[in-house]
Amino acid sequence: MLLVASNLSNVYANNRGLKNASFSVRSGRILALAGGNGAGKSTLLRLLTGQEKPLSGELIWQERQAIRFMPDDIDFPSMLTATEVIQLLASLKSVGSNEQEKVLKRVGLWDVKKQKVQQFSKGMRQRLNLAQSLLGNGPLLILDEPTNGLDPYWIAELKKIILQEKAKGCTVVFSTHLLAFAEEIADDILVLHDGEILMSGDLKEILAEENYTTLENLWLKKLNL
Ligand SMILES: Nc1ncnc2c1ncn2[C@@H]1O[C@H](COP(=O)(O)OP(=O)(O)OP(=O)(O)O)[C@@H](O)[C@H]1O
Repeated sequence: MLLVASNLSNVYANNRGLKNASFSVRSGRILALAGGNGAGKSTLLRLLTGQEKPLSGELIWQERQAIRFMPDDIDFPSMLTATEVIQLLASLKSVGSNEQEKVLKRVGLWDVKKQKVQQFSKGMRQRLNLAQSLLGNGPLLILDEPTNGLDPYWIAELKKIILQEKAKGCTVVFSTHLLAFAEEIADDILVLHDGEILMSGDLKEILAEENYTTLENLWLKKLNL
């Protein structure tokens, strides 16, 4: 077990956010944080990454680990090239030039590395965001909506990258609206709705217990849709 959250809440003035969430993150596994708009996914990720402190409840880390993080959006300085962005962020993480080249290749931006970010499409900026999160050796990789803006080819590549990180022994936590994507690669799921946990645990076990073959159908049933 990497961490255990107990009755974790972060409720904003509008009474929205995350309410009484108890769950665990298991080491070396892929956890998909799923749910619709406003379900509380980013709020939960801000608590995990320490960007916000919980209003109540506890987050107990069994082993404190360095986190690599892909936020849902980064406003990269538009006058910098992809290489310059990666160099800048790599220097903060003391990552050498070999690895900088490797991450740019992994996300398919090596050939356009000298282009300024302002000339990048949304998908290219998202891949640069993914590249910066892959720098370094932090054993916990957290990705907020990593499929946003990616075409089907890059969604398939993202899947491979997440599985490669797991194969290296990393724990991966990612948020998504795409239940089919979550289902394809996640070992564990945490499904949120209106700030509360709808389902959590081992994905295969949950589907078997509920006698459902797809997460989407189970989600629709739980919401009475
Ligand atoms: N800083 C804030 N101030 C007030 N309300 C907030 C704040 N951050 C989030 N919320 C509210 O908390 C709820 C959960 O938001 P959150 O961004 O965590 O959801 P999400 O599941 O990531 O949604 P989406 O898929 O749309 O990105 C929403 O109703 C949102 O309006």
